This record gives sequence, C-alpha cells and structure tokens, in this order.
Amino acid sequence: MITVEGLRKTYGQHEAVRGIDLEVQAGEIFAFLGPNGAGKTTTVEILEGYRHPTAGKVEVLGADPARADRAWRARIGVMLQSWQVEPALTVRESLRQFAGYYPRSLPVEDVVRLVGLEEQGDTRAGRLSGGQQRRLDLGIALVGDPELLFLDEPTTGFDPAARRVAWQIISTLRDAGKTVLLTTHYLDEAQALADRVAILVDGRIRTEGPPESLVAGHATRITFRLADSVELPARFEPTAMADGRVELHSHEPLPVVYALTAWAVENGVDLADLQVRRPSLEDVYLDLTAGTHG
Ligand SMILES: Nc1ncnc2c1ncn2[C@@H]1O[C@H](COP(=O)(O)OP(=O)(O)OP(=O)(O)O)[C@@H](O)[C@H]1O
Repeated sequence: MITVEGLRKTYGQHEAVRGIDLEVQAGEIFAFLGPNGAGKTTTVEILEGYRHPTAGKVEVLGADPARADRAWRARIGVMLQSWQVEPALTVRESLRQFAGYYPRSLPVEDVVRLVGLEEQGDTRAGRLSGGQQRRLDLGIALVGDPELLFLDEPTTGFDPAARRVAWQIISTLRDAGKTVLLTTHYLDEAQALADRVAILVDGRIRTEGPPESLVAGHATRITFRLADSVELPARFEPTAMADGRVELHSHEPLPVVYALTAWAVENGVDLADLQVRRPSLEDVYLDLTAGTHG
C-alpha cells in the first residue's frame, strides 16, 4: 500500500527527513510518533503528494504521489493539521462540497452521525468549537469512502469523550478494511489503535514495530516513595530519584522486589505507593527521545 525507501527532505540548510525506509500493508493502522519538528508532517505530506522529496523513492497505491492523478487522489482521504474548510459553510454544506470531489462518496447524513455532529449539522464551520472543527475535518477525510486515510493529529483538541468516539471511528475503519496512517502525540492513542508504530527522532526512524513488541524489550518499572531521612542502599541502582520518589528498572523484577521488601521490613522502612508495572509505550518513547526537544 505504501513503500518508502531512503526518503530525504531538506528545507534550505535544514535536513528535516534524513533517510526513512517504511512499508505499510493494506488494512494496517500505522502511527507516526515523535517530538515536535521530528519530520512526521513532512513525511506524511510527501506521501499525500503535497510536498516533494529531496531524495528517495515513494510509492503509494502503486503510484508516485508527486505525479498522481485525480483517480489516485479519489482513493485517499486526508485530515490535515490545519483548518481546511470555508468558515461560512455549514457542516452539511462543507461535507457535501467535499463529497462532490469523489466518485463514490458516503451519504452526508451518515458522516454527520459518524463524527457525532448531528446537533451542529446546520452550524457554520467558523462557529464550531476547536474539537468540533476537528470532527468535521475527520468527516471530510471520510466522506469520499477512501481506501487509504492520512490522519494528522486527528484528536488534538478533543475532550476525553470525543477522543474515545474518534478511536471507535478509527477502529471501525480498520474493521472495514481501510488502511490508516496517523500521527499523534498521544501515546495511549497509538497503543490503543495502531498495529505498528514508528518513533521518529530528528528525521530518522529510531524504532518501529507493534506497540507490544516495542514495549517487550524494556524493563519493568518499580516505583515507591521514601521518607527524606531514609537512604536507599546503592545496590538497588535507582534510575531516578526526586522529591522522595524512587524508580528502579529491572528485566527481572521478582528478585528485586523480594530484596527491596526484605530490606524495608528489616529496617522498618515504609515503601509508600509501591508499584510494579510493565513499561508502557510512553516509557519507551520517553527513553528514546530523552534529550531531544521539539
Ligand atoms: N515549509 C517549510 N519550510 C522550512 N522548514 C520547514 C517547513 N516545514 C517544516 N519545516 C521544518 O522541518 C522540520 C520538521 O517539521 P515537521 O512539521 O515535519 O515536524 P513534525 O514532526 O510534524 O512536528 P509537529 O509534531 O510539531 O507537528 C522542523 O524543523 C520544521 O521547522
């Protein structure tokens, strides 16, 4: 569905994308993660045909997006980061306008319902709240019933309930056999939705794979709080200590927890809020992006 080899993009002196290789299969939900400025939008907009690569090979739905025709464009749906609708048009009018660009669009009323804008159907787009505008953007990406969807930060500005609704919609797309490439800053979103994720740092893919497999190689987190007067023996090798909070990382947590609790009981020390938890995608992300800032 998508093949990328050796993709590079330079803006003036700045190399924003520094050699990306990527394959996305039909029916997959693939998520790009990475700090601000990592090159996610640049890469996605090259795949959409809106920007041209400096070097490398890109194939999307069997064609080079930079040279693609209307028939190719009708097979993709795009949700951009920036606002793409006429503010004077109502929700229904906007969807009808975009539906007109596609040969076999979905009924506008179905899309209004799907994105939960029934009550705003006759509201002008310019009067929608930020989250409602994003829902309309999502509707616009869906209205042409495309095979491949590009969703750039689809739930930014959504309240928690609206995010769950959007996740439900994206899962429905997966069930319908669509392919989705999304970018997000929400790690829980990527963990909940994506079959595979790629973490981009400084224009390169630092790691890539199913969320569970990225997490699998990372250490279990053991966290607790200690009173100021108590000193933890150095043999526990704490990874982080601040404000009385201590974090230990271990690939074999059982003996560590055993030794730690034995030490605490012997010395009458309280391990307040003791938690042992598997690493999350967020932990992996923070480990990989430590020291970079957007
Ligand atoms: N049109 C442009 N001209 C010059 N530089 C650009 C242009 N677009 C992006 N850049 C630069 O390229 C780098 C990558 O930007 P990009 O928008 O792809 O990052 P991103 O990962 O999508 O970030 P964010 O999470 O903030 O959306 C940044 O340093 C950005 O300043």
